[in-house]
Amino acid sequence: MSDQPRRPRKPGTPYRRPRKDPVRLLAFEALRAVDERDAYANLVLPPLLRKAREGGDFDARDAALATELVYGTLRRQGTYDAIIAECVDRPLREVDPPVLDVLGLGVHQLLGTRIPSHAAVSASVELARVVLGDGRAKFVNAVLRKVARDDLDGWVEKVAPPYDEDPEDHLAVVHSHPRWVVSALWDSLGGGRSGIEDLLAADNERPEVTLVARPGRSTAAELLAEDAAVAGRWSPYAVRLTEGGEPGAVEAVREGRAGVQDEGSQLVALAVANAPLDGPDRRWLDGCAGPGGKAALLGALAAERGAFLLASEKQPHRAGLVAKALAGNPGPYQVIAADGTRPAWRPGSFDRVLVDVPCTGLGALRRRPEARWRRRPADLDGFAPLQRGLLRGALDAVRVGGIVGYATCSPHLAETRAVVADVLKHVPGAELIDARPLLPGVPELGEGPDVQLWPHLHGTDAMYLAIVRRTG
Ligand SMILES: C[S@@+](CC[C@H](N)C(=O)[O-])C[C@H]1O[C@@H](n2cnc3c(N)ncnc32)[C@H](O)[C@@H]1O
Repeated sequence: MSDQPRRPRKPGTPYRRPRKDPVRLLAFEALRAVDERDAYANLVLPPLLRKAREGGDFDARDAALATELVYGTLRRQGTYDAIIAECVDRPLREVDPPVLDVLGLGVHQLLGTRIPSHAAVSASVELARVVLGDGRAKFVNAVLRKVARDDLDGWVEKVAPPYDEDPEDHLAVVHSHPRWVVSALWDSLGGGRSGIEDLLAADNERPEVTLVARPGRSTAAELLAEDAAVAGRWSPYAVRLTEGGEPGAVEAVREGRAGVQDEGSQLVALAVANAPLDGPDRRWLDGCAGPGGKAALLGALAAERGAFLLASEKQPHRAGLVAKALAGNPGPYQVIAADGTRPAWRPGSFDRVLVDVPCTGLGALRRRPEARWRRRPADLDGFAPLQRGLLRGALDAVRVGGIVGYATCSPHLAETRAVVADVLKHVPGAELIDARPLLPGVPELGEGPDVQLWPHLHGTDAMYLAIVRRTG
């Protein structure tokens, strides 16, 4: 067998073996999985990072850079695609997806990080040589050299339509959100330009890791002993790890006495637990419990009051996660796999019910960098009957005088107010109560009676909550 390459090289182009850069290779691999397999970055990345670290050629800084490259490239995809489109001579849909991924990673290094331009271009071209081959590496080189001629502000000025001509399109390009999402968020938020700009910018920030100290099992004081830990803003059980932190390294989290939970999610569970009731307060239901964050907090709060929690979830494997989240709960509880639209319990058998329904997740874009590009307006129609069915099921499950909390991690009006108004129109004997006093000290909750949280105002996911009392 010969060592010679099969095709003779042109004189003057000495063969150079592409250099492998484990960080960028891993980032590329993660982006391909997100693109090809519809995988979630927050699920794909951790095992890839673990494997790389176990392999020994990856340290904590490499892991941080790979994470930043993947999340940044996905979040900023809308802006970067508009810039790349200016630098290639054909429509983007005619550029192969793996090439677009290498270009996206390169543009993020050039315009979204402090990596020097020459290093960003040469690292991207090396990556292209490894994963795409020499020919396409030349294309990547040519495109990135054009991109490197300006900074992000300069590019945005060139590629975004002026705000006065088309505000939603302008914001979509500048803040990297699909136009229909900008429009939906703005409809829900209301107000002028500055509010929506702040919200869209907050969606592009990395959220802090927030822990919950499950009452009766841990305390905020215990969690505050962790490095760079500060108290939550609104929930007495919340502790924020301001430098990212490693929740798995926290003993109380490992033992299930504490968990990772956005503060908005904690506030929803607390409001449901504290809503005023007439009569007994003994039986609580979480009708959409998987994976169990709110159920674990509700279970601990129920235990303090001597109440029983039934945590129900349709998907058996997710019911398993709920059982794990509730393991060790100090009070009585049961976890079942059941469909909340065809209840496995007698009507009127609960005093408090939470239904945190499946939704588009448009309120959690900070955590799911790819979600905004994957969601379609048609998804709303897909969720609508289920959301209504689950709220009807919850109203059926609660006794007269009891309360139901309807929650979503989307602020889209079609998933929030429209569902509640529609269901209440057809269910006699149910009234909305003011949820705002149930979130004491939390400002800017809107005109009520329901509550909408926002990342830019509250530092939480954009959770929605309506509280309904059964009156007859
Ligand atoms: C938004 S998640 C709930 C999150 C959960 N409350 C928490 O804090 O961890 C919605 C859950 O509802 C479940 N679900 C979907 N359809 C359902 C149904 N018909 N009955 C009960 N649960 C359902 C989904 O599998 C999903 O786990």
